[in-house]
Amino acid sequence: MAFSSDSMLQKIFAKSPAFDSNKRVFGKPVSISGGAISCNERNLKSKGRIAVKAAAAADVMGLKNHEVNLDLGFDVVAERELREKGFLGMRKTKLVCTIGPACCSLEDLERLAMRGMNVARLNMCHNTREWHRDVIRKIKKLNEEKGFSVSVMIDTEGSLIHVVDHGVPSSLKAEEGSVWVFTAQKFEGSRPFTVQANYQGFSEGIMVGDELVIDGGMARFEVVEKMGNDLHCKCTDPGLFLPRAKLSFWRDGKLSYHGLPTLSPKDWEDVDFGISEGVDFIAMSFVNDADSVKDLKNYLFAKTSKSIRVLAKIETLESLQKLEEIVEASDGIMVARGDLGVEVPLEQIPTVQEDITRLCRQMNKPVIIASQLLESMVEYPTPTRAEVADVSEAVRQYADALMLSGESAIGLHGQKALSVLQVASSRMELWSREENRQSTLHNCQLGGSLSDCIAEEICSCAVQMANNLGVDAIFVYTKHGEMASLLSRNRPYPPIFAFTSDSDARMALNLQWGVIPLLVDLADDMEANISKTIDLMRANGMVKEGEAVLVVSDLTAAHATSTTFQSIQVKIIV
Ligand SMILES: Nc1ncnc2c1ncn2[C@@H]1O[C@H](COP(=O)(O)OP(=O)(O)OP(=O)(O)O)[C@@H](O)[C@H]1O
Ligand SMILES: CC(=O)C(=O)O
Ligand SMILES: [K+]
Ligand SMILES: [Mg+2]
Repeated sequence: MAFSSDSMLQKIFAKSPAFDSNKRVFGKPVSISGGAISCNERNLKSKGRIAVKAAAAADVMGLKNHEVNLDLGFDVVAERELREKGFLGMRKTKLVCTIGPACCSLEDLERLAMRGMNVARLNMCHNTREWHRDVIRKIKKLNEEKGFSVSVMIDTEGSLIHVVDHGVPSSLKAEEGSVWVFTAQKFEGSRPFTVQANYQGFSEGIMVGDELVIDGGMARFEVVEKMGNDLHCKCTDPGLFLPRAKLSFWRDGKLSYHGLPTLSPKDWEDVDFGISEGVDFIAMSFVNDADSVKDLKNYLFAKTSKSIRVLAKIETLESLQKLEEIVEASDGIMVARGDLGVEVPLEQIPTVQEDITRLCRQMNKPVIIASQLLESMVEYPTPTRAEVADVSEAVRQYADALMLSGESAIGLHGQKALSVLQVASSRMELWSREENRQSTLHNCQLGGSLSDCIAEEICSCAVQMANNLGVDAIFVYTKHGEMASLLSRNRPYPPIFAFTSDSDARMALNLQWGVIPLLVDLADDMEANISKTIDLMRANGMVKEGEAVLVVSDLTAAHATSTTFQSIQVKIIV
């Protein structure tokens, strides 16, 4: 490998009296704060007592095998990963799993958590609220008792027109030239060539001659007759009706909008359910504008003191046209490629995905790439080469998170699919890092686009410093996660350990690229926070002598009366 971080360090610190070329880094700690550089002999004496206390607590809970570390607020999976792979080996891309009948037992959920699931997604389209409640409680139990930190996301059903009944429980073929009745009326038993849609007004405004497209092109029909609210349609392009197949109507090459609200009455009930179960994220399906996102955020703000993050799912043509305002209004985005592919030609999905991913990074919002990542694994134990390439491409684009849908919810190989995401993302992250190091142009120009430009600049500079110095980790002390998020936006080489005392922020940061959130009690005194956490990390063997840590903070210092104390420091562990 042409690059050597040591040689870069030598170049930078060749004149520094603190530099010791025989060691991995330096002999003495260096502190760079507020522009002044000074050698700072911070006393980082071992505090064995704390380590003993943490170990004892884990022991009492019978969690020895999971190496729980209570004082550090570390989750067991991140801790194990750090011990096994070191700082640079820690996976940066976050993993979301849809929970369904194939993975809903306590044991299955624990195995998913152990394999790196950061967020569990519950799709409210399927199953009962009781079923979802049971899953959420199991996840919370695992978090509490086994030291995991898996966030919970509910995904709303949203208003779309889909098939509820086409006479058989599985898929059904429509032959060319066959005529079908589409109705909102429920029918008993078998009525050949009849399809029931979920919404009474599904045919409002539809005219003879319009085109009806099933699942974005799985089959096509022409409306040949309208009788009351029923439509008689002739199949022009044969194909399959899958269960819950989506219906969309087109006229002169343009999509007809049905004008349903983004959140249906049932969705609002699901939102209330999410509030009462204390979920961390609500993913909103079929968002068409920023107002629906703002409405939900305002509702949550009024209804609960918990900060529930709202993710907008981009899965309609309309949402693409108003992308920027939607990203701005939301706390994150999901590229919902499944339904998006119904309204957008499939060949446009890859570029749309890359555009959304780039915009989200620019605007500092986490982005999830979802749907069909490893679809063949629903049935088969290995992915296709094309699927692995798709996953790797999303990682190369620096998406924050990847999501499993049917692969985990109903698939035969959900655990294995998660492992495929985990190894494929680790591999691509390593490759990208090495590529970037050799390229002088790797720092994508993010520009000063955010409202808090001081924090933005501090984080951009901090990441540049961290990369140039080859530090082992970035530590950020953050009130609500903002600085951690800004650091993540710059996609640094080392992992970002985010210390926060806000448990909602901690759970939200689970979705952000490269951030390992830790829940700790933070004091007003920044220096005390830094030394306390570094002492704890060192006492637990997580940082070692000679390792370098870059420290950033957005907390108010004890002595600051009117300004926020924001700083960058470099600490060398002694
Ligand atoms: N809680 C659940 N109970 C039963 N089946 C589920 C559940 N969650 C998901 N599934 C199954 O897994 C499949 C894939 O899940 P996924 O969440 O991608 O749903 P979807 O129906 O494609 O809708 P969406 O567009 O909201 O993602 C679903 O079609 C459904 O069959
Ligand atoms: C995830 C989702 O909703 C979709 O892909 O349509
Ligand atoms: K959904
Ligand atoms: Mg969808």
